Amino acid sequence: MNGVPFLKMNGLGNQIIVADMRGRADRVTPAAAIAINAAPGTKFDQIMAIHDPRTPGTAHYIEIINSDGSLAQACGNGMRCVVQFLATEGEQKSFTFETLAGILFGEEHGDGLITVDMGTPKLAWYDIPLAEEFADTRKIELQIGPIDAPVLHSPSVASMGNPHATFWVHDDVWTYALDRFGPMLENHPIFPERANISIAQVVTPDRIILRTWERGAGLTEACGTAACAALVNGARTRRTARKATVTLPGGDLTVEWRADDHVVLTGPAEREWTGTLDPATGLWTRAEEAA
Ligand SMILES: N[C@@H](CCC[C@H](N)C(=O)O)C(=O)O
Repeated sequence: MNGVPFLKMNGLGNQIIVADMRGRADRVTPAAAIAINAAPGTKFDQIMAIHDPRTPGTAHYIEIINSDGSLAQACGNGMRCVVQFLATEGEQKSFTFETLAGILFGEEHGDGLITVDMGTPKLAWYDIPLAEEFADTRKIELQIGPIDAPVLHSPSVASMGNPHATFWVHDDVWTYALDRFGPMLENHPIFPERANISIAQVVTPDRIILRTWERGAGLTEACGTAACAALVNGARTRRTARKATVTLPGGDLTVEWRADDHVVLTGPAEREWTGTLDPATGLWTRAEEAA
């Protein structure tokens, strides 16, 4: 096997595999991603494949692969894991990356927390994208459940490089069957590129409780870009301030929509175990098993 070293990590329980593809011309194939996820012991939400840079001025190109093999443009928790992975290699603690969403910056602080500048949100219907025109994406016509008593309705939608819908609720987010509604909404025809689906409860203007069904990965313990989209959607609908703590099943993130329009995400990243994988087939070995 022409093995790629990887580190299993998590960002607040969002299960991440960081694969070191530097110096290689090949990629982690969709089939490999599906096989890795199906194997006992390696269930994950995203693979963050670190490649050599494609654009001058950036240090790394990061390819983000969901557990269903699809590509994602952005991944907030995964980017924190990548920053942590690289920061342990030497003295450098801040990095410039390229992803399908554009150029991003990440930095590890002395306290172990990591901040990632996730770029600017896109709010026009065609940028999210939606299948039909909506002049105002703060509240679009979309509902699930009985027509006269919808369970979830009128989400705010935004792109953080990847598409997000934020459904606002007043009661406990755990009372909603997101495992049932998530797949239907992810694949709703209004979202031509599918979407990440979140349920958000604003507790105070500086605290949101959030659960997310991720496009291409399903229910997750945390989704960083969903937290960013919820804060942006909260601020522009006057539900929240421009900075808030977002509480996810896996823990808290701090999100700020700065005056320069950039959305900045801060939180932890945790290392678990290492191994080697074949990027073509997904066959993998844990380091201690190989030794
Ligand atoms: N876990 C991520 C989001 C990953 C990408 C998403 N599933 C998509 O397809 O857009 C995060 O922390 O942002």
